Amino acid sequence: MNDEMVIPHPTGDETTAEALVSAYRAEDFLFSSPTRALLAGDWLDTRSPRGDQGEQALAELLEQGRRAGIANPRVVGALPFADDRHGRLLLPRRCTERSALTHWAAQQTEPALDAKARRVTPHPDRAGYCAGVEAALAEFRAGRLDKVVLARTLEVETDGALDPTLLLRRLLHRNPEAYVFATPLEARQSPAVFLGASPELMVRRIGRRVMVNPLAGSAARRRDPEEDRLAAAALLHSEKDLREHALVIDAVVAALRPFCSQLEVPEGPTLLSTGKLWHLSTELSGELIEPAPSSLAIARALHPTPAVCGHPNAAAFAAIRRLEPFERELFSGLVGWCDASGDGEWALSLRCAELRGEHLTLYAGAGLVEGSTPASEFAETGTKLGTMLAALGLDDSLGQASTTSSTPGTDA
Ligand SMILES: C=C(O[C@@H]1C=C(C(=O)O)C=C[C@H]1O)C(=O)O
Repeated sequence: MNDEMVIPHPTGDETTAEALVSAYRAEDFLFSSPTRALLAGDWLDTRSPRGDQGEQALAELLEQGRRAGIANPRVVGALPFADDRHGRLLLPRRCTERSALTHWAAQQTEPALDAKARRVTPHPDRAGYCAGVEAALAEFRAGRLDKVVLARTLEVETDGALDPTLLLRRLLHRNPEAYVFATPLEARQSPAVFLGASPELMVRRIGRRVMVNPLAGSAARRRDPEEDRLAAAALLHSEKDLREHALVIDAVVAALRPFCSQLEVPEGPTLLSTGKLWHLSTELSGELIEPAPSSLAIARALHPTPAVCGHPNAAAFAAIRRLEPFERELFSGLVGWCDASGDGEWALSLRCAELRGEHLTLYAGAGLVEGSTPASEFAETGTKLGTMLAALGLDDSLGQASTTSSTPGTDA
């Protein structure tokens, strides 16, 4: 035990939703899930482990927390998509948890965000992305691959640095049921923040209960309620999307089963909606064997699922490295927390952006299987980019831009 003052980590609803969100600063970590909200900061220590060193770094940080006198220390942060890239795990002195912000977030008035985009650049551009899809389709025909998730980025230059606290509030308001997160990045000039509103839970572990909720198969939401209902119904019966979904569930169940003494696997998927998309969703829940592995150990064992990589895993990973002309870094990695008992929640880092002053990089991917077409997958990634564009107050059709656009004044 050292002589640092350690504030006990409050839980429950001693802190109001407003107080928790107002206390967030760009240097902090915030995680809002359908079951709880967590705000952490004032770092005792931070690590930047490679993906495959995440569990080791977690163990070291938790031990450090115990030595500092924190009864049940928590580690928060993000791990990358690829094992050879670096993530960021942080050990907080200050950590506040309360019940879910869902209800509160939906009722808030949305603060204005005066973002003006000077320049928006899709990378790869439309032609480049579509060429990647064609190359993946050729691999399906050759029998080397069943599914691959191909992603792209959107580089956005704004005129003036964006305030991450406002962006976070807007993400919460627009996506009250999502896994809304903000985690600080290492930066020479502060602040640098990785933030998003992900619909996908990788794993939640509380005691011996475990829940995993893979998503795969998507359709854009429609403005017209009747058209929207029809789009959802079509997704639920789409042979291509059901095939893509089944492939993900089979792989996740196979990876999860060894950790479980009991596992419930529903017959088929249900629909999950975000503001922008419908997804096919399967909730897997089970009881863990003893001793129960930590939430991060389970997440790491499942990662990367074919929801963000593909099948077979190694061939899909190689195709991603070959076909995506950028590094995913934290996109489609893990974001969340784990405490010393192993309890925790990890979401997949989707519908997200890296924010560095006036520069943002937005990310989105789409799962390709036989029967996918370049135009529809490009459009789907564009729709997914719309989650962040709308939170930025930008025209969300910018996600569909084929090449660079200079767009003064699109602060709708
Ligand atoms: C890759 C993303 O989303 C993933 C891909 C999906 C799909 O292809 O249908 C659906 C949900 C996520 O698992 C993303 O949002 O960037």
